[in-house]
Amino acid sequence: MIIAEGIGFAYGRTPVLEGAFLEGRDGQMVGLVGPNGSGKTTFLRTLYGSLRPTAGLVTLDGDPVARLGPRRTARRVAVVAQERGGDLPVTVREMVLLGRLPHQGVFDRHSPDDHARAAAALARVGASHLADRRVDTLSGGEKQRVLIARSLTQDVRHLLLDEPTNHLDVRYQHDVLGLVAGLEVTTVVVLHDLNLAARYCDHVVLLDRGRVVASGSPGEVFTPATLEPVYGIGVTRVDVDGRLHLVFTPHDGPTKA
Ligand SMILES: Nc1ncnc2c1ncn2[C@@H]1O[C@H](COP(=O)(O)OP(=O)(O)OP(=O)(O)O)[C@@H](O)[C@H]1O
Repeated sequence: MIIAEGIGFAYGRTPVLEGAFLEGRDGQMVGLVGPNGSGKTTFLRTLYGSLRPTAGLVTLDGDPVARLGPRRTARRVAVVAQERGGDLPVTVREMVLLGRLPHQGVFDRHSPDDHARAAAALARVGASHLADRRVDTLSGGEKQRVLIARSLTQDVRHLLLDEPTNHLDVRYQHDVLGLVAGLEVTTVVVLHDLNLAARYCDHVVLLDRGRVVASGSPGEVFTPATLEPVYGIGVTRVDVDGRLHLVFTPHDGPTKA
């Protein structure tokens, strides 16, 4: 369970988060959505102690993150941050094995169990064939899958993902989020694509200029009345095979069709 209450943060003197909150119950997938610059990545980083909030409290299963320290946090939370860690001159297998580090002693070598977990994680994201490739030669989508495999290898109860569908083609966007939704972990995921959030998230938190302006099920939050003032675009809800879909229509500007 992840609980964040009253989170404030400022870069220098510029406040970026004010009173932000979320609650990820066991096994839930919480979507963090909002326009560019609304504070999603900043909020996510406070959840795993990469940024220390200026106000408020984040707890993981009841323990304040600020007191856990990096190693104990890494035993509880796996993070797939944006555009990070994908350019090391190591093989995919080595990169995925890094997920085992928080569970090893300083001088430990990878055990057969570590290797088995890494191989299973690669298979799970459809990337077994990449195991011997160097990470810095992969495409954006391949890298993203490898980073997700690494987080699976970390064997944790909480998963934090910053735009994990970036670089993924339409099928893999669904494959990856479907996979994550099926894991028995508590997930907080930053997503730009509100239709993906509607499909896979149990709960969504909408940020606008550093404040939570709505929090609830996708059906509750994703209404024209809530979204239109935040994004400045027309929103229509449609039902496709019994599922909520959103169609966006710019208020003005040129169109091709
Ligand atoms: N290291 C930093 N120093 C100063 N300002 C920053 C820094 N990182 C982010 N900001 C600013 O903080 C605000 C929130 O940024 P953040 O990256 O959290 O938003 P976001 O919602 O994740 O944006 P996006 O959807 O564009 O990725 C933005 O105005 C951004 O310019």
